[in-house]
This record gives sequence, structure tokens and C-alpha cells, in this order.
Amino acid sequence: MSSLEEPLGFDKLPSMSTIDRVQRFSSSACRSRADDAAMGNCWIEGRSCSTSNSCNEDYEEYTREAFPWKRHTRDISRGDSFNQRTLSLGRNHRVFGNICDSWYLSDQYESKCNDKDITNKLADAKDVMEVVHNLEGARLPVLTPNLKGFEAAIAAGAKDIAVFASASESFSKSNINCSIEESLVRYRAVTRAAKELSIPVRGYVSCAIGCPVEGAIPPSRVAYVAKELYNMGCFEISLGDTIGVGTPGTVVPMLEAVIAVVPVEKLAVHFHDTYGQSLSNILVSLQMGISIVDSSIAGLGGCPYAKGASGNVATEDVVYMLNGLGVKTNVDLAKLLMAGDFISKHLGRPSGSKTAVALSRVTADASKI
Ligand SMILES: CC(C)(COP(=O)([O-])OP(=O)([O-])OC[C@H]1O[C@@H](n2cnc3c(N)ncnc32)[C@H](O)[C@@H]1OP(=O)([O-])[O-])[C@@H](O)C(=O)NCCC(=O)NCCSC(=O)C[C@@](C)(O)CC(=O)[O-]
Repeated sequence: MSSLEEPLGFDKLPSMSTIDRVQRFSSSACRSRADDAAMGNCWIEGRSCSTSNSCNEDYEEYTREAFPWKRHTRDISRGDSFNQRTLSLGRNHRVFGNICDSWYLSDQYESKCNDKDITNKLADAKDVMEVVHNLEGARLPVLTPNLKGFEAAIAAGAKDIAVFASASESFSKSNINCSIEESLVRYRAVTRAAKELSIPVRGYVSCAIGCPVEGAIPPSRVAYVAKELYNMGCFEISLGDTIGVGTPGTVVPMLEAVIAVVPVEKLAVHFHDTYGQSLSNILVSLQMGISIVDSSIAGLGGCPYAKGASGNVATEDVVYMLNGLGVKTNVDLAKLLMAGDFISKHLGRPSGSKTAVALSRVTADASKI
């Protein structure tokens, strides 16, 4: 097995030398809800209300909306008292989170996939494009490693493209068989060609925290690659913790370095959940002003060149957390659960979403009442 295929050893995990930075950061980020209310500054779904009383009513109404299944479970995600420590996402934090699902399903698509053959046939990217390319309202960036892949994607009907460089030389070599610099040369050709066709290009930086071979990746290198992708014309840069080793202690310095060179509103975070750290990493990213989160339904995904790394953080878990924070996503969690259940059944594997597993139990228990 190549070293890229061995599960990560503890000796390779990125160091946690930034704990003080996180303490400084988080001390200003969390205020008790009482403080918030006292300051007449109570955020529920971006609405500020004048006094803690009206917040109470709003809060009750909000939780009924956001947690329809609440009647079966005591709401523990936000606590039911105002001295509950709340996370302040900052006064002007965009209370609208954008979710970029790395595995796309919707009810229209689901109806097409009821036919077993189509589901089985989704192995080839061209076939996937055939089924999904005209899904209304969906943006479906197609990963292309070079100009040849770009041309094939356009020929298959792609309207959004994604290029993926790495902050690790080793991963760049194993994943796209070239150095970081060579990949940037390739992607400048792709972004030029895309610009001529007015095709938007999303950029990914893989191994933004750690690499199976090189261990911790310097934030300055992540910032360099992100800046190069942004300067060549990528409309958004997704920072990928490809092997899922990141913690808030390593995510904060990486984001600080990247935000210094790329506008924060152009950045997305992309966490694989190998060590179960994704939601805390997303939380600290939100606090730093990030509002675009990559995830995948039922926690699907993973990268063939990062063996041992699990799929992305489950979309259902991200939406559940954002609902609990009062961050609007306009994602229908009930439909999301259906989509996750559908694809998990088709793939014959349990969902990687804790929210989906928990709610399926709650719903099952409720149906017995
Ligand atoms: C980039 C290559 C092709 C270089 O592979 P290579 O072997 O260096 O390519 P080559 O230029 O030497 O060509 C070899 C053959 O491949 C053909 N070829 C050349 N390019 C293409 C193409 N685009 N599509 C189809 N065929 C292609 C080319 O035409 C030639 O065919 P031949 O002449 O021998 O018949 C290969 O390394 C590759 O496909 N890499 C991509 C692997 C991959 O899909 N990785 C997972 C992506 S997801 C990810 O990276 C993580 C991310 C983005 O999700 C975020 C995160 O979590 O970090």
C-alpha cells in the first residue's frame, strides 16, 4: 500500500501549537445570551428583537419552525433558558449560510433514479451529467484536472467547473500527477478557456491542514495556492481538509493566513469528518466570517488518494447545527433526510449523518406512540 494509502498515524497529525490563539479568539466570540438580551441584541435567524421577553416568544416560535419534530424530543440543541451560553456570530454576521453539497440529490433527480439501472449506471461522470445537467436551480461544478477534462466536461453539458490544486506537493503528485506549480499552470489554461465561454470556475485547495505524507501543512502555503487560484479567476476558493485531521486549533491559523490574501466572502470550507472535528471546525470558520460550507449528503465522499479519510461532513448534520444557531440556509431538513435515506439505501451503506440516524430513531419511536 503506498504511504498515501495508510491510515494516518498520530505522529503525523498537525501540531496544536495555536491553542492560545483559539482561546484569544473564542473569548471574544462567545457571550452569554443574557448579555446579548441585556444589550438588546438578540439574534434569532438574523432578526434582532428589543427585549429578552420578546426574544422568548420569538425563540419559542423559531424552535417550533426549525425543529418540527420537537414535539417528540426536548429541545437540547439550544437549551431552553436565556442564560444558556450562546455563540455570537458577530453583530453583522451574515445569518445566511450557503451549503455546497458535494453529492447532489433532489426530489426530481430522485424520481429519475428510482429506475435501478440509472442508479447503477452513475459510475461514469458523463452518465451523471446526462441525468443531472438540467436540474433546475442546481449548480453542479464538475471537477476537471486539466484542459482535456475541461473540454470533456463542457461537451457533456457542464455549466460550472471546479479545479483542484493542493497545498501538499506529495498529494499533488499522487492526486493529479504533477507538482503544485505545474497544476497552477494547467489551471490558468482552464480558467482562461472557461472565461471565454463565461463558465464560472470554483477552486479547491486540497490538504489545507494536513497531508498523509508531509503531516502538518504550513498555512502560508495554503494561502499561496488559494491566492493563485483566486488571481487566475476562480470565483470561490474551497479550503479542503482532505484527510479530516483539522481541529479549530489548526483551522484558525490556516484561515487567518488565507483571509489575509483572499476576501473572506470568496472562501468556503470543506471538511472531511475522519476525526469527527468537522462541525467544530465549521463553527470556528463561521466565527471568522466564512459563510459557505461544503458538505455531502449522508456524509458520502472521500478521496481515492487519501485512504483512511472519511467522507465530507454530512449535510444533514451541518443543517441541524446551523438551524440550532439560527443561521438560515433555506434547506428543508426533512427533504434532506429523505434524500440521504434514498442514497444510503441505494449504496447499501448506513448514513454517515448522526442527525439522520438520531431522527430516524425519533421518528420510529414517535410512530409507536
Ligand atoms: C490529471 C490526470 C489525468 C493526470 O494523469 P497523467 O497520467 O499524468 O496524464 P497524462 O497527461 O500523462 O495522460 C495520460 C492519459 O490520460 C489521458 N488524460 C489526461 N487527462 C485526462 C482527463 N482529464 N480525462 C481523461 N483522460 C485524460 C491522456 O489523454 C492520456 O491518455 P492516453 O494518451 O494514454 O490514451 C490524473 O492524475 C487524474 O485524472 N487525476 C484526478 C484524480 C481524481 O479524480 N482525484 C480525486 C478528485 S477529488 C479531490 O481531489 C479532493 C477535493 C477536490 O475533493 C477537495 C478535498 O477534499 O481536498
